[in-house]
Amino acid sequence: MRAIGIVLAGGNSTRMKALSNKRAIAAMPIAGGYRSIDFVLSNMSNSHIQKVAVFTQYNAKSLNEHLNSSKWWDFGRKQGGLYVFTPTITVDNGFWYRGTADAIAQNLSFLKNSHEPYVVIASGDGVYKIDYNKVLEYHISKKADITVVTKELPEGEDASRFGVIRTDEEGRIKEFEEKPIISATNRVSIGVYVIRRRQLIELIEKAEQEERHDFVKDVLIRYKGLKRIFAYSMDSYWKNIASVDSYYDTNMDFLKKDIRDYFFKGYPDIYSKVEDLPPAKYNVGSSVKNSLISSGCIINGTVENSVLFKQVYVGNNAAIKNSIILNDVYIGDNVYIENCIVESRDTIRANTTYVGEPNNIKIVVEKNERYVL
Ligand SMILES: Nc1ncnc2c1ncn2[C@@H]1O[C@H](COP(=O)(O)OP(=O)(O)O[C@H]2O[C@H](CO)[C@@H](O)[C@H](O)[C@H]2O)[C@@H](O)[C@H]1O
Repeated sequence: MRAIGIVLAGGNSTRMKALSNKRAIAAMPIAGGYRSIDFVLSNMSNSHIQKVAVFTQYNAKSLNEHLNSSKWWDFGRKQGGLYVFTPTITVDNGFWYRGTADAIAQNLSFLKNSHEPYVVIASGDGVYKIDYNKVLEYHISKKADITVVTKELPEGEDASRFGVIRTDEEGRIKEFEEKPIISATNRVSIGVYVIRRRQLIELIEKAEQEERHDFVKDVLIRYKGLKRIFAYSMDSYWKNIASVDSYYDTNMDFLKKDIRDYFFKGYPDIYSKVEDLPPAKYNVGSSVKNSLISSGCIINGTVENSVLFKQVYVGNNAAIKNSIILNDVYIGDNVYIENCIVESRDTIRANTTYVGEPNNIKIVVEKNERYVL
């Protein structure tokens, strides 16, 4: 094996609003049956990276549960495997992960005890497919110290949420501005980095000595002129889901045939934890158009341009349009829902209406009234 993987999945984002109250961003449900972290883990596995560490922290319960077995993504068993590292307070350390570099620093033994020459660092909140070996080959051919995977955002998309990059003709990064107020270019870092394992250990130890804790600011940007930092360009689908709008848009993208085919028909596959659930059931009088309906759903009313996660019940004469309904939601009779994201396990009482705007998606959080003791 040439590389090990590190998945950063411990951050929180205020841009997720109420959705991050229940779970880590990397555990956000995507496209009916997946969680965001499934994409990076599948990419690692499909790139034959057999040993992967996931750093979790904020709201990690459901994420850690999802990661309870490495078999779903087929990581190596005897050699390799999936390691989940959540911060623990020890005699030597009394801190949570104070940033991405600190998360690596607190788990430096994982790097030191490995033998693979390279490390691929990625985040748990990206939806994309990539062969990390291609990045690694580029990294080696450029004799780079660090390679950053980048993407040209389509016209009109806001680059200022990301690290914005400018390179020279050779591909070497000349400017890296983290979340600038006004972005100079539309080329952004997708938060995936390749680096030699020994070099990473060295840079992280140095950052830690200087009490610097952020990989982007304190390693990438700080060493921009001193080290050979290159940009690898990807031009296939990539979305970061860490805001309500982009989370909504990403799920809605899966209603498009080309995107669905790209992820679910084209090699390589995306894997997830499998649950045993009955098939969806469409009762007499129900109507479903252009929607993803997951296992265990029961539909009586109307569903249009929507994504329903597992075990959603839709009552008689209820209508759901342009919305995302997370798992285990009960929607009573005569309910109307449009341009909303309904939080998991909600009970939506009969005869109620929830309407957001196309540019202002409403997050619906209601009590679960079904399992009251
Ligand atoms: N203390 C901590 N412990 C463990 N994990 C933590 C952590 N703090 C954050 N993370 C995780 O690390 C990843 C990066 O999060 P950051 O908050 O550092 O940057 P952000 O995602 O905004 O931008 C980054 O990703 C975008 C692409 O999405 C780039 O454009 C940009 O340059 C880059 O900084 C996320 O997956 C997050 O969950």
